[in-house]
Amino acid sequence: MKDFTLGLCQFMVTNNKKENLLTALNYIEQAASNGCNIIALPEVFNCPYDNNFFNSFSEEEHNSETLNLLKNAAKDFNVYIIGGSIIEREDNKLYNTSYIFSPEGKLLDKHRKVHLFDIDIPNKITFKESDTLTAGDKLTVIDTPYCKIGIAICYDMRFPEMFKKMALSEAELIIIPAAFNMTTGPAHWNLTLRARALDNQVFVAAISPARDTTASYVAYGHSLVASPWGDIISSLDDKPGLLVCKIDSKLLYNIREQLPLLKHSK
Ligand SMILES: NC(=O)CCC(=O)C(=O)O
Repeated sequence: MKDFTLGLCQFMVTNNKKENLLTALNYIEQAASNGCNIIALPEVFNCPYDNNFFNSFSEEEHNSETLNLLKNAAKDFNVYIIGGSIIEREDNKLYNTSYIFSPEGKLLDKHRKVHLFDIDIPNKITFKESDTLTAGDKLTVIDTPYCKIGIAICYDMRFPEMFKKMALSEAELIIIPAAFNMTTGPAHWNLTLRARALDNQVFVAAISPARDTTASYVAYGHSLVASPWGDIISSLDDKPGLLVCKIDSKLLYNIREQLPLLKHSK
C-alpha cells in the first residue's frame, strides 16, 4: 500500500438519468482537479433508490450509457473510478452492481450486491430489494498500485464475515457505495462503518447520495472515511459535497504491527 488521495462524491440523485450522469461527471472532474487518485460514487447513483424505477433505469453491461461515461471519465481524468452502483440487467434479471475502472478506462471488475436489503421496521421503513433484484454471490477485491480495494454495497456492510474474508484476501481499503435511510442511518451508519474498519484494520469509505427530503426513499448522507484504528478521519453532513481525504499508508502498517489482530485471527 502507498499514500494516495481518495475522493467521495455525495450528490443529490434525481429521477432524471441524464441529469444524474452529468452531476456525477462534474463531481469526478472536481475530485480529479483536487488531486484525487481514486474516486467513488454513491449506490444507484443514476436512478432513484426505489423498486419502482429499477427496471426502467436498468442497463446491460455491453450497451450501457452510464458505463461508457465512467470509462471515459476514468481515462480523461487519469483516475480509478469506483462507479457507485447501477441497476444491471442480464438475462432478464436485475442486479445492484458496482463497476470499477482503471485510469486507462479498463473495466477491472464488478461487484454485485450480495446481501439484498429486505427489511420491515413498522411505521419506519419497509424495503424489499428482492422484489426486483437478484443477489450476487462473490467477493470483490481488486489490486491497484495504491492499495488492494474490497467492494461492498450498502446492506453488505452489516455482515462482518464478508468483511473479514476481504481483509484475509489482503484488502486495505473497503469502498462501500451506500444509501442508508433516516431510521437506520442515525442509529447504525457511523457505528457499523467504524466497527468494520476496526475489526479488520482497514480503511473504510462509504459514499451516500445527499439527502433529498422529497424523495420516496430519503438517504441519510454522511459519507465518511474511517481509519484502521476505528475513528472517522473525514466526513460530510447530509448536503451535496465532495470529500477529499489523504490516505496515509503508514497508519495502516503501524496499527497492524502494534495491534496484530489479523495475525492473531483464528
Ligand atoms: N441500500 C441499502 O442497502 C440500505 C441499507 C440500510 O439502510 C441499512 O440499514 O442496512
